[in-house]
Amino acid sequence: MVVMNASSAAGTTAQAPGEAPHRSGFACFVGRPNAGKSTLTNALVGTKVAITSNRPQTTRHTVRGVVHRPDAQLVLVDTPGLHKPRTLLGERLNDVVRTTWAEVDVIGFCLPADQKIGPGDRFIAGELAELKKSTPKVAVVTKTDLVTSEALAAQLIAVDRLGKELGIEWAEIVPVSATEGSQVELLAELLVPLLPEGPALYPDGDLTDEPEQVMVAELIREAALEGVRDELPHSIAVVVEEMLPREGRPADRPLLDVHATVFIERPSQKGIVIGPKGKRLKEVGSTSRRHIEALLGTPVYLDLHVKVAKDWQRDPKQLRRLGF
Ligand SMILES: Nc1nc2c(ncn2[C@@H]2O[C@H](COP(=O)(O)OP(=O)(O)OP(=O)(O)O)[C@@H](O)[C@H]2O)c(=O)[nH]1
Repeated sequence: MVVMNASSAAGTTAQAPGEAPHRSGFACFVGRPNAGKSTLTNALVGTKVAITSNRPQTTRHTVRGVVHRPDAQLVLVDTPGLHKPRTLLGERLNDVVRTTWAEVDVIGFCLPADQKIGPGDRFIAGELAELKKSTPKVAVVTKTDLVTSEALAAQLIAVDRLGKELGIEWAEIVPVSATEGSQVELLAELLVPLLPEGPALYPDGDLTDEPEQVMVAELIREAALEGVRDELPHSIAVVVEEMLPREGRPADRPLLDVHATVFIERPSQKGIVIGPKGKRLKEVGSTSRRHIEALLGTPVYLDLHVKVAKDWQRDPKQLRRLGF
């Protein structure tokens, strides 16, 4: 089915929401660099997305965001970019990408509306063609706000033709503008029926990646305890308050802002954690930042504060807040 100009799919679902089976599954967006994958992911998940990566136990793939709907849950996962392999490492990376593609429930192939289909797109499309037929492939023509409707129509036809040429049967061809929010909702609605039936995989409203925040907190706690374990055995707890991608960064230079608080039990412990002229805290910051960057694979700005939470170990309310 080719969707060319539906401004909204509201009312087009055959079943009433109450009757439709709940669906859940994984999707990944592929496409050459700058095709608009990240922007589209954020638009689908909504503005509340706090962190854009995770490694939950259920999957080895990095979760970019979770789309919660009454009828479905769509988990958007990330893959490293696929490219023409020039080295053995490149080949290995491409193997990883193919494995991911084989494991997700639906693949969205992003092609910018404002650029002619080029060798990079063809290379990826060629790989998609090799993939098992049962994985639905949706062609997403992105950045539609940048072109005239004539140019968009031409691009939709070109994408349709590309599929025919390579033997890919597009489950849908959907034009969207992630920055304008145009047809993003429609895309979600078209992706849902392509998912298998199943219950929600993540708790409702879970847009952030709790396991990852816990891991980050643990890395900070480790660094904070380094060398002072004897002085502060169990008196330190770390809470990651917020992890947010810094806005307005160029796509190739992302930065993740991590705000965390180191809780201690008594004011007298502050000096130990902070050190003379803040030297220790600085070290704790730079050591844990390096570890967090290695864990998340993205540059990080770490904002670290020290607070006294009096007798937190004996206070159930504080303990809950501190994640115990
Ligand atoms: N006008 C317009 N620009 C867009 C849209 N979607 C993305 N862009 C811009 O296109 C550029 C690339 O977008 P990204 O979402 O970072 O693309 P990507 O495919 O994730 O890129 P890589 O991470 O390099 O693979 C950014 O400057 C975006 O702001 C859109 O719908 N309209």
